[in-house]
Amino acid sequence: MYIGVDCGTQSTKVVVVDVERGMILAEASRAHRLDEGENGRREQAPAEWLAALKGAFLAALDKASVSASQVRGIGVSGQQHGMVALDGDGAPVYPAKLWCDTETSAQNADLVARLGGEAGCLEKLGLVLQTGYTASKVAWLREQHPNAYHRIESLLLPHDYLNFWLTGERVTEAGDASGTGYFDTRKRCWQLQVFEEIAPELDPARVLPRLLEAHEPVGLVRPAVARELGLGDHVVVSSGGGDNMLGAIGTGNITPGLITLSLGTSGTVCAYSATPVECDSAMVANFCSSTGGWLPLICTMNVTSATTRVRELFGLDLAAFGEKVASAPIGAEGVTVLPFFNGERVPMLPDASADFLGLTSLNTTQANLCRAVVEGATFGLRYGLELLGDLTAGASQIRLIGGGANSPVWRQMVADITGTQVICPEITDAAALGAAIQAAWCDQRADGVTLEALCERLVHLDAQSLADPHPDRVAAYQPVYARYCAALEQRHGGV
Ligand SMILES: Nc1ncnc2c1ncn2[C@@H]1O[C@H](COP(=O)(O)OP(=O)(O)O)[C@@H](O)[C@H]1O
Ligand SMILES: O=C(CO)[C@@H](O)[C@H](O)COP(=O)(O)O
Repeated sequence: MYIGVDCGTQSTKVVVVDVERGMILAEASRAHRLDEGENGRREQAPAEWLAALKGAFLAALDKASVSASQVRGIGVSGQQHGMVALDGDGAPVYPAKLWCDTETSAQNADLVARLGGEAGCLEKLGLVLQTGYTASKVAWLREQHPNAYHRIESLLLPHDYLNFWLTGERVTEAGDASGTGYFDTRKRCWQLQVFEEIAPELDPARVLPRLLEAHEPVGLVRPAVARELGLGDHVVVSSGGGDNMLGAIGTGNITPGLITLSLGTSGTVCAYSATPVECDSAMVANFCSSTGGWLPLICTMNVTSATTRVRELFGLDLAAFGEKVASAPIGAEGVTVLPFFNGERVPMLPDASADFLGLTSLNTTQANLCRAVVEGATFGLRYGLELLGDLTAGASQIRLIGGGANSPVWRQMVADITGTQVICPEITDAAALGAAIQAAWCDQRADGVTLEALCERLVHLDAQSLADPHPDRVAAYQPVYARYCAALEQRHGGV
């Protein structure tokens, strides 16, 4: 048995996977709180991730009727970019600042300028720094909370922190490290000159975690944790990775030709590449994969976070919200939503707020507003898909994951707006599955077991979820998408 853990923004999920029989036995999740404040602050207490991991782990094993002593390995996926700054005792010096925190947009703009603009960033890092990446969070802490900053002994990411709790090791791997903003994504190593620019007082040899290859183990679960979780004394922990990297594994996106699209708190679109990617657009994140390759990606910050805001405003549950969306026509009778409640990364508008446009006395209905926010979030992903350009040109299918993929109306909307066939894996939390697959790969690689074979055995697609683009609807969305782009141009100028 192998366990996959995914620490997302809203919850930590755990899956139990029987690799021999090629079966996902059970899933469970536990929520964590998001601390939202003025100026785009989005923080979380790492202790909540640990509590959620433990609760979801025990619940998933219970559901699967599996004893913890049968577990051979654990893989951990985590929300990318979060700054987990620890002191010498391994305690956070400040709450984790998350990927969706936009409080550090001024520090990000300053860093981009100091590195020589977009061209300088590309030359030094292989990508352009964006608000949300770890780099500007460290610069912000240095400026705003110097006492906490000077106590830093380790700078980890959320998945690194969970691995540290499991094993006592402070390590990371290229996929998640790509999103720090002080990592060279082409050479797959720390970019020490950039790190010095961000944190001149911190010794990189001391505070930056050791880099592992994707297939390497972090170590064994340490005895105190093994006792607490009821595990045996030889449970291996794999390198893990960012949730998008492990979502790619969990959708079988480990060779070129597929697109993984996630409708989670964030929206992401990514495609595997066997070579480092140099993309024209600064908004494309030329990340590494957690399989030894690369995973160019675009990320929008307002997907289910935006749809949930409108759903809750109207007091609707998920089913009623889905019915409202389905009951309104394509284009929501002229209502356009730019859903940038929390600022945005793609398009690059970290300080933006949301707009509801085109409202009249006739079209201002719950159904139109519900539909328009889902359309707006999906148009943002189409905008990102266009930025990926040739990187996704040969892809024939979108593997749709994340909580929003549970909605049939949204699945069809993604197919019609992108003009591409959509299918979901049987498990919408593909990142947790990807983490379990990586754990099995790490444990069984010496016996000749390949990642490809494991994906073939464990990535099951749900035929019921298949959505083909319909030519009439594809055509109907064209003017509505053009209206969205015009609204973007009108409100924010040449983004
Ligand atoms: N049927 C559905 N329709 C729309 N949104 C959904 C549906 N099911 C779940 N969600 C939303 O998915 C989100 C959780 O997705 P998830 O991928 O687990 O997020 P994260 O990994 O960011 O924590 C929640 O906002 C939830 O409301
Ligand atoms: O910042 C990014 C990708 O660059 C986000 O995709 C985070 O990794 C958070 O993911 P979810 O919580 O939405 O799964």
